[in-house]
Amino acid sequence: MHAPIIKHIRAFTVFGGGADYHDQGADHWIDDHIATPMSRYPAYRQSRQSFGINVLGTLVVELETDTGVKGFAVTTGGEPAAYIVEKHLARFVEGRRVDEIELIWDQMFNATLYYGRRGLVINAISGVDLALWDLLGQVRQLPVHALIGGAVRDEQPFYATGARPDLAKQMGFIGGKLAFRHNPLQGTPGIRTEMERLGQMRDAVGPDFWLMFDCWMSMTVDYAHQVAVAAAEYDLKWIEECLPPDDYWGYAALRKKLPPKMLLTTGEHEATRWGFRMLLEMGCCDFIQPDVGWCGGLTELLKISALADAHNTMVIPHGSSVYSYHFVMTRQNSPFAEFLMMAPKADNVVPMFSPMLLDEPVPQNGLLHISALDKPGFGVRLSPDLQLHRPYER
Ligand SMILES: C[C@H](O)[C@H](O)CC(=O)C(=O)O
Ligand SMILES: [Mg+2]
Repeated sequence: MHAPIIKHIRAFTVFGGGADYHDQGADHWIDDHIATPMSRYPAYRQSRQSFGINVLGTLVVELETDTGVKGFAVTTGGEPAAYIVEKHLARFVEGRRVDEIELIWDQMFNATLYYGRRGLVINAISGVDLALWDLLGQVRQLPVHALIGGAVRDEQPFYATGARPDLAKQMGFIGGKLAFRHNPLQGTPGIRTEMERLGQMRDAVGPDFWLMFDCWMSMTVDYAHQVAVAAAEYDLKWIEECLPPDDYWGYAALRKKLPPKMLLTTGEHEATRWGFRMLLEMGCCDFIQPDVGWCGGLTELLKISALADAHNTMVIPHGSSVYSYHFVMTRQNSPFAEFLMMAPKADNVVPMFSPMLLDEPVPQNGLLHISALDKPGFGVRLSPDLQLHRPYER
C-alpha cells in the first residue's frame, strides 16, 4: 500500500503554559514554595521560576506530507530542542514514508547518541516521535490508540495533582497528589508543617481517598525516610520522586525501609528503555511514571511498558495530556492515570496543556471515556491564537 512521504518538518517555540506547564503566571500553585533540588539555596526556595524552570518553553513539531496532510505534537525543550530538530533530526524524517516510525526513531537516537541519551535531546526526539504518530493517525484517519493495539477499557480513572486534594475528591478523582514544600535543610520543623497539611487533607477527604506527596527530586534518603514514617499515620499512598533521578542506589535502599503499604514511585525524569531498565532491575520503585514527551516518545514508551509488564510493574505516566491518554487506554498495566490541575488554585478542571491545544479532552467526574479520544491522530489541534516562532527556519 502506498504511504505518503514526509516532505517537511518544522520546529516552533511558544511560551505561556502548554507543554511547558511550569511556565505559568504569578500566584499559581505550581510555583508556590515547592521543594526542588535548588531549595538548598534559600534564594531559590520560593519559586521554581526563580531558578529557571520555565526558560525553555514549549517545542511544537509540525510534519507535512507530499499530499499536504499535517501532524504535530508539543513537548518541552523550546529553542535548543528546535535547533536539534531542524539542524540534526530533520534529515532522518524528511523523505521517509509516514509509517517508518521505528526506523526514524532508531536513526534519531543513534545519530545523537554521542551527545544525547537523555534530557533535551530525548525531549526533541519525543516531540518528533509524537508528531509522527499524530501524522500517521491523520493519514489513516484513525486515533493513535487504535494504531497501537486498541483500548482495553472504556473508561480511565484519574488522580489529580494539585494543591487541593479535597476539591479533587469532589470533582470525582480517585486521589490527590500534593507537592512537598520543605527540603532537608528545613529538618523536623519542615516535616511537622507538612504533616499538619497532610492531616488536614486526610480529615477533609476521609479514609479511602488516596493522598500522595510529589517531592520533585528534592530529598536525601534519610529525609525521605523520616517523611515516609511520619506520613504513614495519614495513610500516604505513595511518595514520589523524592531523590535525584541518578540515585538508583538511594531509591533501592529507601524502598526497602518504607512503612508497610506505602509505595515509592519515580521516573518522570528518566528516559529510554535503558534508564527504566535500571529502575526496574534495581528494584527502585513500586511503579514507574515515564512522561511520554520526555522519555523518548510513544515508540519508546511502548517498549518501556512491555519491560515493566514483564516485571509485574504498573506504568502510570506523568502528566502529558492526550499523548499519555491514548497510551494508557491500551495497556492493562496502566489502570489509572494522572491529571495535572492547571487552574491556578487547583479548584477546577482545565485542559492540562491549556491554552495551547483545541479539543483537548479532560476527565469528566474523574473519568475519561474512550469516545473522547475517537478522532484521528491524538485528536487535538494547535490553537490559532499562539505566537509561534520558528527560530531555525530552513
Ligand atoms: C507538582 C510537581 O512539582 C511537578 O510540577 C509535577 C509533577 O512532578 C507531577 O505531576 O508528578
Ligand atoms: Mg512528579
